[in-house]
Amino acid sequence: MSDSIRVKICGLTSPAAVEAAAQLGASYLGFVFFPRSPRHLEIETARTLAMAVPPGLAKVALTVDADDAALEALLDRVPIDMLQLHGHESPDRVAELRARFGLPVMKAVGVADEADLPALADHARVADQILVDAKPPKDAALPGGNGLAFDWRLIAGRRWPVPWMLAGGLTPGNVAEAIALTGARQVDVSSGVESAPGVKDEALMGRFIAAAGGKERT
Ligand SMILES: O=C(O)c1ccccc1N[C@@H]1O[C@H](COP(=O)(O)O)[C@@H](O)[C@H]1O
Repeated sequence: MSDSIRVKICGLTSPAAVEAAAQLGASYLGFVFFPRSPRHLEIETARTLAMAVPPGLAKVALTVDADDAALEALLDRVPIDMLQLHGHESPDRVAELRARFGLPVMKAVGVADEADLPALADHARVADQILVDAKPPKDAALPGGNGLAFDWRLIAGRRWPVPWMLAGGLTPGNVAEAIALTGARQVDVSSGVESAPGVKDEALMGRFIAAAGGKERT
């Protein structure tokens, strides 16, 4: 991994947003497949967006407790490089999906307090990457993408045996502090770079990537 921070922009819904995120220097582009989300994509829309992603950038499919049939239908049509599992998938399920679909898997784990930390280690034994996200409140409409941060001090100095990404309530205004505190080398953002739910804002994406110290692409 190079010295620069790798940025994932998640929840892209339009060709313009995909193009902007790629040009601004994102390393991972995320597509959401979760009908309750304002960022949800139908498979054919996702196919069109994914086909427009320049080579070398990772196209990530975010799913929530998806069954094999749904994943097969998605992966048959959309050229995806990595699965992001954002539901209650167990370590066994993560291992099963890696074997079945032959794609790297990033497992999201919600953190609210110390008691949530062992799950990170459990998933780091089987996943290719872990995504350290804020745990959604019980009444949240979505299991992620709520723009909520957790107390980053909980993971300051902690390391896992696989690459990991920090997520949850990151914005152009707080991402530098989050990186400094946690030592993250990869960050993921969705609502913090939107002008409205599901609508990415090019200026905010640019400010986020610059503030994170992400790679500049020419
Ligand atoms: O973005 C969504 O709509 C979403 C839906 C279901 C699960 C996860 C979702 N987003 C992911 O949540 C984190 C944090 O997002 P935010 O920056 O706080 O808005 C991120 O990994 C998104 O990819």
